[in-house]
Amino acid sequence: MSTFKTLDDLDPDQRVLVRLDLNSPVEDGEVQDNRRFERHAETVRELAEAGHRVVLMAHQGRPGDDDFVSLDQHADILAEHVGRDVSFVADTDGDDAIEAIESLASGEILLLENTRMCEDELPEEHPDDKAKTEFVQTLAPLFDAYVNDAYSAAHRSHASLVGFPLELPAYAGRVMQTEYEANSAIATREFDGQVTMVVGGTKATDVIDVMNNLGEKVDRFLLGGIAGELFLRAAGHDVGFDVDDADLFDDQWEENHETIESLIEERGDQISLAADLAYEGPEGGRAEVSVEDIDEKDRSYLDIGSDTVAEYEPVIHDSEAVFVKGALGLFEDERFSNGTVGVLRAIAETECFSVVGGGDTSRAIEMYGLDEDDFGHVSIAGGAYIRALTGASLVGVEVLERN
Ligand SMILES: Nc1ncnc2c1ncn2[C@@H]1O[C@H](COP(=O)(O)OP(=O)(O)OP(=O)(O)O)[C@@H](O)[C@H]1O
Ligand SMILES: O=C(O)[C@H](O)COP(=O)(O)O
Repeated sequence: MSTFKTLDDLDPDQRVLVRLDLNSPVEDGEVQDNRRFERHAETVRELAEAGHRVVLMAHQGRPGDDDFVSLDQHADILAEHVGRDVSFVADTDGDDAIEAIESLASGEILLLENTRMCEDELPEEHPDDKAKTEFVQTLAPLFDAYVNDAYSAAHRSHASLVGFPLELPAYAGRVMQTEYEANSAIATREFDGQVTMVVGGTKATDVIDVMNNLGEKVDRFLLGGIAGELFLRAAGHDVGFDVDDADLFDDQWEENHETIESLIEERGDQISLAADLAYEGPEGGRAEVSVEDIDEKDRSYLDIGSDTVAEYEPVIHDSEAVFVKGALGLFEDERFSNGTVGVLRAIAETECFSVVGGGDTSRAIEMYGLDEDDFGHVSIAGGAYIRALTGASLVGVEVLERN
């Protein structure tokens, strides 16, 4: 269990500085609404309704990238979810920001500019050094309390995440609390029955690391996606190679093949690999082939096949807990959604404890009309979820606990 303070411990009528994670996809300059807004809105609404003065910080993108943009659109999207006005100031810690903070009334909400536009924010340094930056030293005296709700950014030792909690009484927001508890469950909880982990997606290196760390905690790994193909390659099949323009496999193979080979050797009986795969057939439809019949490295496979889905479903139905990291196929294309959706549907039908993680993978839930309430927890974290699964600590959480 966590040992940080929560909103339940906050004194009334506070000037609160709150760190959210509103980092979102940006398409043609337009910020896309997503689960992060909806989730953080609950924390923000609770604080505003309680009559606190609420000042929000968040980041968007990384300097130099196309999605490194201002947070002005984020303020509007968040306001829709909170059901209250969210004003925005295009400044992080200068005079405009200070004036806007000081003129805030009880129950009002203000969003500051992208924290990564402040030069003190980014270099990853020790929390004690981040606390000494001008950014933190300028803003902290304007507040009574700091709330960190940005679980999904808590693996970053950035000023807005680790500096302020050393200067102000610090509390976990509702998203921080919920994410922390659910995502740490695999490392901290004992389950009576079978624990299953569904492993897929494109970042094979990350998930292979998780498998390597969780072998004792997980009874069955069900594989798909890029990681699944790399395991099939290690088992001697002609899949998991870059063909056409793909660059998903060969580099990750170089980096991971020794770990994959030792995992197959040591934990082969815990690991289920696809028996068949799907690809784009000559007429443009979905075609399937048994893995045993593949004898040429000549095409890209985009989903696990129907026989594999039929093998994976009963494993899920028999599980006490299921953790998902990564999609089993290119589910954004309906032709290749069967694997991911089949497995998610099986989880939704089962009374197990479940966590679905990964920003991309969890999008399949609404895309295919599944009900989020049928899952134990749908995480809004990417890198932080991976770290939590391996039992690694998150610096943003450590600092909250230290406070
Ligand atoms: N065989 C495949 N070929 C191409 N893409 C695939 C394949 N299998 C899965 N994917 C892609 O994997 C993606 C999801 O996994 P990914 O590792 O990118 O992230 P995630 O864990 O969901 O999210 P995050 O980005 O937050 O870590 C999906 O967008 C899906 O299209
Ligand atoms: O979107 C995320 O996963 C977090 O906001 C962290 O973003 P970063 O990887 O750019 O630090």
